[in-house]
Amino acid sequence: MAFEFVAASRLPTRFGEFSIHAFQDSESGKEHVALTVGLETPPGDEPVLARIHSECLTGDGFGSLRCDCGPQLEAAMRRVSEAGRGVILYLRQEGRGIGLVNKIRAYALQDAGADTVEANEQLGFGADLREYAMCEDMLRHLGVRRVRLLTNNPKKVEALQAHGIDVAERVPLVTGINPFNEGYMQTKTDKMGHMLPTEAT
Ligand SMILES: Nc1nc2c(ncn2[C@@H]2O[C@H](COP(=O)(O)OP(=O)(O)OP(=O)(O)O)[C@@H](O)[C@H]2O)c(=O)[nH]1
Ligand SMILES: [Zn+2]
Repeated sequence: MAFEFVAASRLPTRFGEFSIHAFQDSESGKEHVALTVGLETPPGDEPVLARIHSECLTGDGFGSLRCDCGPQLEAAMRRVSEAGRGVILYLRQEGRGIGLVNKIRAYALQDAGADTVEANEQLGFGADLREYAMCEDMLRHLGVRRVRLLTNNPKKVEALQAHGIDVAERVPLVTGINPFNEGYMQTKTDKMGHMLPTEAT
């Protein structure tokens, strides 16, 4: 798979003015987008503030409190806008790669007592099916070689580095913890290696 740049436009948002860049894999038709600020001048070896965000329709679009995705996306957009330079790759790998319908199936199992990892396993999936190869194509097109990565997930740092992206720094992105997602956040710490504070803030 090779993700190719297709088109870019201005994207004024309530967090500031971004550019949106659309990418597509010609074989599968799969689509991803990048939001950028201040990358008209190539950054060279300067580390660029970056967020690799996986699609979460329920959290990003509907304001779901079952996860922390919506507040993380908003915080990332605000921070990139304030920094005056940065990139957000919005990857269309919903539900850690199992897709929207299967994520709702997993939510139903969680409503019946399973945690996020157990629910995926009961459906016959691994805990996390995401991959990050497309980040290499997308960041290369944008002229970004080094990043300061907004994430709490050390596996994401390792995955990016394995794809040739130099992660100069991991920048924590802890926000959106609420009474409905305490279990979800705890499972990320206990079973998925995420670096999150033990006390909700
Ligand atoms: N399968 C499944 N996916 C979920 C569930 N809740 C959220 N997701 C998906 O998880 C993805 C976000 O992953 P997270 O593990 O929250 O965070 P991360 O991207 O690994 O790490 P950060 O960079 O720290 O945010 C999105 O694609 C969501 O749609 C769930 O209960 N089951
Ligand atoms: Zn979410």
